[in-house]
Amino acid sequence: MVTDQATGPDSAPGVEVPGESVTPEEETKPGDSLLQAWAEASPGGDLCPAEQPTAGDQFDPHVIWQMALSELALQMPSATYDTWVRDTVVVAYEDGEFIIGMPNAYARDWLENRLRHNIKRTLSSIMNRSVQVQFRVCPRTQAAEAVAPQAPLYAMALDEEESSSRTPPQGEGTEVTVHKRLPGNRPATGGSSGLPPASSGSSPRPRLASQLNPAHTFDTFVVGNHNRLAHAAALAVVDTPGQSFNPLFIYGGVGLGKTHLLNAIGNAALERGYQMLYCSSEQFTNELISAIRNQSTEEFRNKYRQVDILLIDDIQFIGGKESTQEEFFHTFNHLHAAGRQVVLSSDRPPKALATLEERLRSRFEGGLQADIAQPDFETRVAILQSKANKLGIPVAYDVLLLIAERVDSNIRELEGALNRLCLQARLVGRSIDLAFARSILDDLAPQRVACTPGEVIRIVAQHFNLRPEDLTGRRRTKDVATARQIAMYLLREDNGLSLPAIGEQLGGRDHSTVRYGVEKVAEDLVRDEALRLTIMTLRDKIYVPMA
Ligand SMILES: Nc1ncnc2c1ncn2[C@@H]1O[C@H](COP(=O)(O)OP(=O)(O)OP(=O)(O)O)[C@@H](O)[C@H]1O
Repeated sequence: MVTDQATGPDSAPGVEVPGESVTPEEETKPGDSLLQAWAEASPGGDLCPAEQPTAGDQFDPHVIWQMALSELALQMPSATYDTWVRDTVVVAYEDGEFIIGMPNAYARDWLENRLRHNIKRTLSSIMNRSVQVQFRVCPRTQAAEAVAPQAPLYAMALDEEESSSRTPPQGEGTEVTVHKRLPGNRPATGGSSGLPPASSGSSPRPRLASQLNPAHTFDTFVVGNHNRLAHAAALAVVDTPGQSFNPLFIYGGVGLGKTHLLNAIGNAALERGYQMLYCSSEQFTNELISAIRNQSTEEFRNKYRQVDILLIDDIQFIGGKESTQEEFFHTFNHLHAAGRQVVLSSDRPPKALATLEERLRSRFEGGLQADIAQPDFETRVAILQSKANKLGIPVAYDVLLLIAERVDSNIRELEGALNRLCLQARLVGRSIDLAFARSILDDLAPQRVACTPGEVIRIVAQHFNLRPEDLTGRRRTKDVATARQIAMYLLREDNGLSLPAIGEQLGGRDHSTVRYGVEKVAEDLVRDEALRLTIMTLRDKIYVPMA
């Protein structure tokens, strides 16, 4: 069945599309709609009114940055994107160099060290030519100017900084957000739950900036069989915090909606006047380190222990971090004993968190574990329909079917494909029909394959300033052994070689040596952030478009 707009047939049985009849005029939440940003960045609705815009010609750097953001969102976990990338702005574009602004020095260093390569590559690919990138801490007024008119998000966050700077103490550590009550909401005295106030006495609790994504609410969350339990549990948690399922442990693969659901709980909790705190486990760790360094652990503890609802995203990353686990254990116990709600998300269930202390694992298993699986075809279509409605862009129903058919990995990619399609249509000024969608989807998602084993060995060796012969030879110094094990891991995981075949590629090594190397890297990856980054960087080079 083909319809003109993204208003195909009724939702498939079992799929609940949020009840929204969105018109193009409806207000779009910051950061939610790429095209909204586009439209606002281009008065009159056109990027370059005089001619069809091309990204290397006359262009608006804000729009290019919005496109880059949508690409970058696809490349990393949501919590990482929301923490480090979402609030960045283009401060200027000069002589082939994008100057990107962010709120503090810590964020600047983080982006510089970990994402420079990806950001540069993403911008260069959009611009179709090589560009340079510079990161700069952006003072409040400059950010507000830079961000106007297209993306009020960062400016909004800055506006909320009255009582607390987003800049962590001495430029280090990250701020973790305790959300304020919204004006007009009832006070945080609990609701139907009977949850007592999180802090007694009359002194107001801190009012800090919000890191929640306001677009990620229950209203925008499509419910299907893949996420029904997690969704129901999330609703129950907001209705009766601390009483229904405590902790609620939501787990599932990349890009399937865990962060969205945590944000939905957070946004609903704010509306109901609860004191809540949302952060990633990485932020928890960073702030703990910063507190230890600045001798402010008391403050750190007060902040985490006074909330009604604590939401921690990507809890798997505390695995192997002893002090963080210790601190989190006590935080958890404190909140739990006081009847406060804890909600955690993870990429796997507690029992599969190999480097988690047993006492934490048993606590995580003590509430409700709800998984989010891959959505089925009908749900993917329903999600696309909901996103297209929200964008306010007419997308033919058969195009939505095509995208849902092509992209079955996760919802982030699904959304990314739709966003890209809409942007490309806007760029060339045409409507989105099936033929156009096919051509763009073919182009946008070229199949990538790992290069040959010999190339992998060369790339790994080069990364470590070694020669391929060092990896295939007998030397066993630490740097050579590490590089060799990483090569083993990549040859196994990405090239799919058997253990004996890898041994052969690496100078005739025994398969048990190879197994040890592969398993060691896999284990280290769980807790070693630097190693994860190395593997990510290597994979960028190893994967090439399929011929
Ligand atoms: N059920 C859903 N309805 C509507 N949008 C969804 C749904 N599930 C996920 N999404 C969207 O898909 C994108 C990715 O979801 P999200 O960031 O929550 O994934 P995640 O599971 O936290 O991934 P990661 O583990 O990588 O952080 C978001 O833009 C989110 O809004």
